[in-house]
Amino acid sequence: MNSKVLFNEGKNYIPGGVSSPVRAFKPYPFFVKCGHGSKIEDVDGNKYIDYCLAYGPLILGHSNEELVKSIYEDLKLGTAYGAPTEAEITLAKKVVDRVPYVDMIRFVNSGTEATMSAIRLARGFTGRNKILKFDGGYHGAHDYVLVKPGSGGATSPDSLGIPKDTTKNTLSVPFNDENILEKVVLENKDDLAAIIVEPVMANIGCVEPKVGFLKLLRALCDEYGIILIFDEVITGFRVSRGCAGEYFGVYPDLATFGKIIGGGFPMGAFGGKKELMENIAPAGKVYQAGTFNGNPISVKAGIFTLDKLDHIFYKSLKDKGDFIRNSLEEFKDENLLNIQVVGLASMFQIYFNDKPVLNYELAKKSGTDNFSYYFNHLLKNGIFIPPSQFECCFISNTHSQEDLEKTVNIMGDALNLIK
Ligand SMILES: Cc1ncc(COP(=O)(O)O)c(C=O)c1O
Ligand SMILES: NCC(=O)CCC(=O)O
Repeated sequence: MNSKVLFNEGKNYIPGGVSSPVRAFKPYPFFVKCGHGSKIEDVDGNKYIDYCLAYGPLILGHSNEELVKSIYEDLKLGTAYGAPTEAEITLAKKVVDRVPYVDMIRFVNSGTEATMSAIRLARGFTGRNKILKFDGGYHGAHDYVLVKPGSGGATSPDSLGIPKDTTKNTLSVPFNDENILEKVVLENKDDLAAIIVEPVMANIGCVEPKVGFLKLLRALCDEYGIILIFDEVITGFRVSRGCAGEYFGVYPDLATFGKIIGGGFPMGAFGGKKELMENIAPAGKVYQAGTFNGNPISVKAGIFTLDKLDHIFYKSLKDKGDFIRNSLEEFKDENLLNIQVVGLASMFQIYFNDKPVLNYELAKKSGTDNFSYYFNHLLKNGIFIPPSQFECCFISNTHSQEDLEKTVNIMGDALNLIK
């Protein structure tokens, strides 16, 4: 069956025909047959160079041969036990070793569970109720954080089914705006348990913090006894070996992880200072549990993946990111285009905007019609990026120079047609 037929069939059994709203695009999404290295192939026989990479986890590309072989051996030993394994300790140690602000870690199943649990821990530890997030920050699909969310929430905000009582304790302010931030923190300091932030706002495209912004967060949290949570579900093991806190030189109290830490299998995690983490059950009184927590297959894939990520790996990935960003910048200058090329390390995006994009409001003012045209032109020519302006593109170590050159040429064609 081809993608069109599958989509029409799927819609009868699966709401919208997809298992997550971000996967739907018009007229219908392609259905995947397989992925190898930098390429993903659909059931219609098309092959795409993939910059979605499952929304970030696949830093080693699709179906890394060595990983698949070793997981195949692991599968023979069982897929879940409901009892601890040595591999969990091995992975925990690897994270603690790499990430300077993580002393202890709990493995869960998704980024959503990670942020939900980290917020509970911050509330349990401080005895306070409120949390502060940033407009366009996406921290998963649970009730507390679906307030002005980015990602799919940017196009369908205000989900039904969330009681106002649940979100009355969630404050949201613009990213990169020191004045509003300080004002809101001051007004709420006595009941503010946590500030949760994506150190790079990767669910509104890709917006970096202004110099000093994360430091200000750290200082405010220190002054008023607020827990600083970096949501590193995207930036964790993506921007550097020691994650975004190391990259920017600002350490949070807690960090949440997902995507790369599971090596392409479902996993999330949260970790941080020992004095905080020791409050997690059964060591402490903040409850957190899960049938598949620390799943042996995800944990083994995580270990395999982290073992590949040394400084040379990140340097090579950054070079690939620089190639794409620099080529697009040159193209922009030569053709006098009104676009913004953004990103860092192996993350990139463009905005159809003549002004720098510092926050969600400005991201929303970018030309989303142009973005749709750009996405479709790329897709028609064998390049797959996430189908929304409010997502980020990712590069793996399997993206070859040939892939990158082909990509920037096709991107250039699309931009010229839009001009
Ligand atoms: C920054 C961030 N936090 C949390 C999540 C939620 O992770 P998951 O989709 O694994 O629940 C995402 C997912 O995209 C994310 O980008
Ligand atoms: N940046 C948003 C996501 O990665 C979400 C993926 C999904 O729900 O499929």
